This record gives sequence, structure tokens and C-alpha cells, in this order.
Amino acid sequence: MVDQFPQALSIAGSDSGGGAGMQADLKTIQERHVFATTVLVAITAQNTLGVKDAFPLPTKIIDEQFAALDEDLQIKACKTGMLADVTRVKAVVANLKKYDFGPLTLDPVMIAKGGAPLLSEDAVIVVRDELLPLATIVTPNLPEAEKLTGQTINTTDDMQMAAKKLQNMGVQNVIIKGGHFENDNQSSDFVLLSNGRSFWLSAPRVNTANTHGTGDTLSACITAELAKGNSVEQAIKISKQFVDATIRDGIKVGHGHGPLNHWAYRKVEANAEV
Ligand SMILES: Nc1ncnc2c1ncn2[C@@H]1O[C@H](COP(=O)(O)OP(=O)(O)O)[C@@H](O)[C@H]1O
Ligand SMILES: Cc1ncc(COP(=O)(O)OP(=O)(O)O)c(N)n1
Repeated sequence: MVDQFPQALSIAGSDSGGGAGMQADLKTIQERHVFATTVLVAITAQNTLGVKDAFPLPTKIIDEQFAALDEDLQIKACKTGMLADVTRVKAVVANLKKYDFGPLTLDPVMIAKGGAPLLSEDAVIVVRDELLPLATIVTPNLPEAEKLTGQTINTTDDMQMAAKKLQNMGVQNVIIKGGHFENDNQSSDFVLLSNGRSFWLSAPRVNTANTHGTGDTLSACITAELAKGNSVEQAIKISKQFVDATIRDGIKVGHGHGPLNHWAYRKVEANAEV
């Protein structure tokens, strides 16, 4: 049988403003030339000024979306984003155990940049204990890594310690994103791989308010690259460059924390070919 075109799955919430959540995932996966599919878990009324409201979907329709994808598509990698609450996290865990959608990138989305909760407090422990062990890679930002590990993170040493703790909780690969270290002139992420290798990925910090959806974009890019068959290390390295381009070559949309320029990496690739 001819190999099917690479397909990836985003299991996430919708951001009506188009900058984060499932919309960021779709734009990113498309840019990486992978066919994007979706399981919608929650709907938010959101723009660049913040989250106005959120509506988690009934588990019946969540289950039905998974079943429909399994019946027909050949998904090679998947990611999770906003999962809302305990009920939705448990539904997603049950479906990921039932079907094989390839390596899971777990983006443990908890709080939007404006401060709105996207995961209930009591669901954090369910993500940690039930979803994390299913993941091939977890991509927390600093506050999310603190919640999952129960330790504070103030230094780069703390980031490395937290990554090891997460690996000991059962996930093979970890990337702790340093985007929230706002006083640093570099934005540095710490990577710890299943083979014990670790390294930093750094880029000069861009002085901009337009960083809405950075975490989603990074994890969606990793997912797309894994769907193409790239290694975890290759996927992470490409994704850091991709997200960096989307921030650096920014666009102006909305009046608050604006979205990224999801087509910026095309220029980077075009210049590399010359
Ligand atoms: N101002 C910035 N300049 C350059 N890179 C950034 C900036 N803000 C975030 N990043 C990068 O974007 C990615 C997402 O990080 P982060 O913003 O910490 O995640 P989240 O959106 O989940 O809070 C990381 O690779 C991080 O280093
Ligand atoms: C529906 C939805 N999902 C996720 C987020 C948060 O995404 P993230 O990439 O972490 O972006 P910021 O919160 O850093 O802007 C969201 N806002 N909405």
C-alpha cells in the first residue's frame, strides 16, 4: 500500500481570536506540510485582550471525534492542549489508551497569558498521574513545570532539576520552556531526552507583546515533525527555530497580546535554500 500523506492530530480547545489553541495548532501543522486533524475539547470566547468565557464539550462528542478519526485516518502523531477539567482529561486519557495515534506531545496548558484558567486546579494531578505517562514528550512553561513537579523554578539549575523530576514521573522526553524568564535577554528552553542527553536551546529574547500562542505553536510543530518521522531531537530543534521566526518576524493583530506570524518560517527556509 502507498504510504499515506503524513497526518497529525490536535486535541485542544478553540481560541476564537485565532492566535492560540487549536487555531495555532492548525496553522502550524499546515505550515509544516502535514495534514492536520482535530478533536475539539472546549470552546473559548477569546481575543488578544483575554478569555471571556469557556465551554467544555460533552464527553460523548469528544469520544465520537476520536472514533471517527480512528475509523478512517492514519494519524502518526498527536498533541494535547487545553483540556479544561477532570472529566475532559479522563475522556482524553481513555481515548488515547483505546486508539493508536502515534507519539503524544503533551502541552500541559493551564493558564492563559492574561491569567484565565484553562485547566481546573483539581485536573492538574490527573494530567500528572494519568496523561503524563502516556506522553512521548512534555512541554511545560515555567508555571506549568512548577505545578507538575511541586517545586519553584527561579534558576536554570531549577529548570534542569524539574526536567529530571518530570522524567522520573514517567515521560520519556522533556522540554521546559523559558519564555517566562522575562528579565533574561535570551529565551532559553531546557531539553532532557530519553537517552539521558540534555541541552539548551536559546534565542535572543524578542521585545514584543505579540507572544500569544507561543507554547501551542512549539508543541504543534513538534507534533508535525514527529508525524513526518523525524526524531524527537530533530523535531524539537526545528520547532524552536520555527517558533522563534514566528515571534521575531511579528505581525500586528488586535489590541492586546497579539498572535504570531505563522508563515514567517517560510522566509527562513527560502533563505537557507539560496
Ligand atoms: N519574547 C520571546 N522571544 C523569543 N522567544 C520567546 C519569547 N517568548 C517565548 N519564547 C519562546 O517561545 C516558546 C514558548 O515558550 P513560553 O512562552 O514559555 O510558552 P507558553 O506560551 O506555553 O507560556 C519557547 O521556545 C520560548 O523560549
Ligand atoms: C484555547 C486555548 N488554548 C491554549 C491557550 C494558551 O496557549 P499558549 O500557547 O500557552 O499561549 P499563551 O497563553 O502563552 O498565549 C489559549 N490561550 N487558549
